[in-house]
Amino acid sequence: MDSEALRKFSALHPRPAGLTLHYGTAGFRSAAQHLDHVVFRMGLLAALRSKAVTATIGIMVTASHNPEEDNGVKLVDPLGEMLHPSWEEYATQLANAEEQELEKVVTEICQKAAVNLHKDASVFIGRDTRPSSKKLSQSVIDGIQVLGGQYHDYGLVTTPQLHYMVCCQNTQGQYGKATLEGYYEKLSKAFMELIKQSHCSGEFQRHLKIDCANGIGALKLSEMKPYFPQEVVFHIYNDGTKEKLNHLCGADFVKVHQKPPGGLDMKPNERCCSFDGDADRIVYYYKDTAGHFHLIDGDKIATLISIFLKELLAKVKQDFKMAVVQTAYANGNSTRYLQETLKVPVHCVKTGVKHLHHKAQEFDVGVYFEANGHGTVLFSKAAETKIRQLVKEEKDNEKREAAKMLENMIDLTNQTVGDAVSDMLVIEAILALKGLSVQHWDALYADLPNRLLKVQVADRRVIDTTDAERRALTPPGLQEKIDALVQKYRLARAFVRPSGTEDVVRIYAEADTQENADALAHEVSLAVFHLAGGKGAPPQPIS
Ligand SMILES: CC(=O)N[C@H]1[C@@H](OP(=O)(O)O)O[C@H](CO)[C@@H](O)[C@@H]1O
Ligand SMILES: [Mg+2]
Repeated sequence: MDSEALRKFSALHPRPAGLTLHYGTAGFRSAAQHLDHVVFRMGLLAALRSKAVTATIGIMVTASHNPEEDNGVKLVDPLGEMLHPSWEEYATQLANAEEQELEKVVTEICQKAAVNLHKDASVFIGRDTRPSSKKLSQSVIDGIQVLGGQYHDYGLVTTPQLHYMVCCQNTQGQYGKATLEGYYEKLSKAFMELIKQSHCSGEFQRHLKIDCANGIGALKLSEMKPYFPQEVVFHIYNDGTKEKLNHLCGADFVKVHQKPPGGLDMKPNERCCSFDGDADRIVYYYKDTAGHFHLIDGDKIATLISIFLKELLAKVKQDFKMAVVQTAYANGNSTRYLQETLKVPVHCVKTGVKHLHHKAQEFDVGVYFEANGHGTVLFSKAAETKIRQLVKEEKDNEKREAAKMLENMIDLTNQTVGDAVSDMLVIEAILALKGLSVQHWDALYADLPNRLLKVQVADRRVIDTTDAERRALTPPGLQEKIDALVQKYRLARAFVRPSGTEDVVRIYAEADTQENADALAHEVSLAVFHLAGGKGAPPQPIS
């Protein structure tokens, strides 16, 4: 290690005194002005990780759906997965080390993780459209170079595009070409081939209005347009030319507020969707003729995809194991529909994509979605090989056609992480193939009314949870109180957990009516406030 260079460069990226940050659910996130030292040090860590696993590592500068003033950084592992949990601790140690301790901490990580510093390092970098992202990604480069690493800066890309690049690079192109053209070509080809198999009349509505949250999704969708024929019409709204990133728009805003984004004029029954700020989440929605807003969230996306895949799997007659992975935030009626009507096994895991992804890998076909619209489908290597073989060799027409659709689905879904662009194409293809309108899709089941709240407490770590975060172990008495409150309502469920991305405790409640869901959420938020050290004024009832 070049100690001199490390000292010199870390002095250029000083750590503000007293600032402690943790590598959370989605890497580091904070106000952008607090992050320069963190991204520099994550450049160091990416180089170390690359040396440790002898592969290219990704590093993405983004704070997703957070306000424009925030930023963040996360690392991408060799096959495009999230950074391995065993390294999250190193990330936190490095980010919080005193400047004069930095070399020592790097050396310790090398010892613990058996990193040979003499090895080569290769890092791919991407960033979102935040004003602070360019400078922060320069600091990432400083970190990589201090440890003698090579880098390729992809500049402005969506988070899932960076995951894709890393996977392509480390599979020597088997997953695709590690360029933006490679990504656009792969997705558009799979989409067009799928659509070709549609037996619907040409009448089908290909128009889709897309709210891009004033973020990177708008740029990348525009770049992708030439890859599609003219009949596929994507209308881009909130493209970042007029308004602020994520302000009153985007997938998170639509999901949390259960209302349409600003900046998108919605006519009755028009199919619309929203991406989040780094385009790894998507939700759909429409307004009916009476003017009512209907949200189609990640749970309903998972349901639509599961219906489609289950039919195809039945046709190819292979013994593939399929399952859906959700979190505690999944609407109770989605879980019921999947289990009881569709008869697909459902698993519940902790919040955070890495948990869902990991669980989904256990199946031949693992569909995973968070209710907020982050998700994808994973196919096991064995299933993929078998499907590709059936496409080439199967004599039975129906079986071969079904295998062909599955093959295109494999190529269309981002196998590394949830991807708004790829998910949108998957959904559009399924709707076209099944001749389904957005209303038909919405009518699969009715969501239970629900409410998501947050409460500020002195230290959110006083809440410890179990059973995939559905029950609180501490503070004492909290779970008993929640149980008693839930008892008061029909079809009710509620749970609380500390957020991994914000300094808040999240409260979720659902019940038979919106009034009851709101009342239950409020009562639970009061319990949290009183039993878990609430800060400021007690929560007010929802008006
Ligand atoms: C209720 C909710 O939507 N939580 C989100 C949010 O995590 P929290 O740990 O709840 O802050 O951000 C994560 C990262 O984007 C996402 O994976 C997760 O689903
Ligand atoms: Mg995101």
